[in-house]
Amino acid sequence: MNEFELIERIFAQMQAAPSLSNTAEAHNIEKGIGDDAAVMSLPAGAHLVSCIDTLVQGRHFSADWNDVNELAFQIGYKAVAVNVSDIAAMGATPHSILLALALPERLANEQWLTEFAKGLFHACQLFGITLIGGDTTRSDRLVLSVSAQGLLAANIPAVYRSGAQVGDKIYVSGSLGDAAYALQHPNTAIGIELAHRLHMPTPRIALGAAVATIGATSMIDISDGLYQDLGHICEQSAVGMRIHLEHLPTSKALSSVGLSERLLCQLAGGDDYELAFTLPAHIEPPIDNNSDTPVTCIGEVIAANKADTAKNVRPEIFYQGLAVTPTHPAPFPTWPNLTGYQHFAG
Ligand SMILES: Nc1ncnc2c1ncn2[C@@H]1O[C@H](COP(=O)(O)OP(=O)(O)O)[C@@H](O)[C@H]1O
Ligand SMILES: Cc1ncc(C[n+]2csc(CCOP(=O)(O)OP(=O)(O)O)c2C)c(N)n1
Ligand SMILES: [Mg+2]
Repeated sequence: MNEFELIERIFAQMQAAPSLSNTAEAHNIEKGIGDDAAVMSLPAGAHLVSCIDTLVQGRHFSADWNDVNELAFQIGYKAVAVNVSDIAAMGATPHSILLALALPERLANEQWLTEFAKGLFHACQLFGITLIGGDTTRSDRLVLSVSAQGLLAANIPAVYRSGAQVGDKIYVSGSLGDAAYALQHPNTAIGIELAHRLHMPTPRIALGAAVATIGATSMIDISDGLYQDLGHICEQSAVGMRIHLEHLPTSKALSSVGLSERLLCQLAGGDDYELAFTLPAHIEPPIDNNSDTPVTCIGEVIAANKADTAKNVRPEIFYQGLAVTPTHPAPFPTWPNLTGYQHFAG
């Protein structure tokens, strides 16, 4: 059996699980895997929301072959989760994915592919989506591109990065900085405790849909770091922001890390896959005490500083009521680089 037959067999087996085939049926997928392209019918008036993200060995996960072997399940899961997070950040409900797999020969074996497929289909099941097709090529390193489709009901507007208004309050879901800390300290007790936040992020699907329904003015998912990603909302909405560092939501595990290092992970670490959104001050955020998705107000939208050009607007940050600036960097010992993750930096 060659690699392609192996992949086909493993994927077909997993796809046949009753819960996944039920989802495919519920999603009106007329043709999934097996033809030149997939075909689905959409509910009347629904909006189709599409995105794509690529994970590259050595950039989005460890280059080390031992790690890639050990993390097969998590890599499959995360490739789906990061795309679902983008769909959630529009306020849409995820529907289906396509997978382009550039596969090194050494991973084209039953054991690795089975674990990888288990992670991928686990995510599909958890997020209620169907794999409707893909493409497989041979490659020197593992590269995964997943494109996702989501749906928005006819009467629900998608939430863009461009709608934040002066006076809105800024919220984030969950806690920040956990994944970055786990990446930087993989062998410490705290890093090990937080490893699941790096390898298996939780896209906030229900929250994204809920805030779209109640009138969020802007939203983004935090992949590159809070500071950079809120900067995208500032740029596209032509506003400024004030962020209060003492309000950044912090997990119990991360709260024992020194303040300066913790805040750096939270502002500029990335890999959080939490949602950041803005709501007019009179709209209460969906805080559900029974849910495991806390929502925290971290600041407010202000007028853009006239001196900033549209491309360099970044949030202003405050600590205990005082502006944190290069000349008064407290609580940082010196003014830190808050840029966040950039593929072509340096
Ligand atoms: N190679 C590309 N071709 C076309 N559009 C792109 C490309 N790379 C990024 N984009 C678009 O630029 C925008 C920002 O992309 P990105 O920073 O990757 O967003 P995100 O963090 O949500 O994945 C998105 O609308 C994305 O579709
Ligand atoms: C081995 C390794 N190095 C670095 C990182 C950190 N990291 C890599 S990409 C990235 C940002 C998110 O990826 P990107 O491709 O920018 O996603 P997008 O913003 O397009 O959703 C981060 C924080 C990591 N997760 N693993
Ligand atoms: Mg992207």
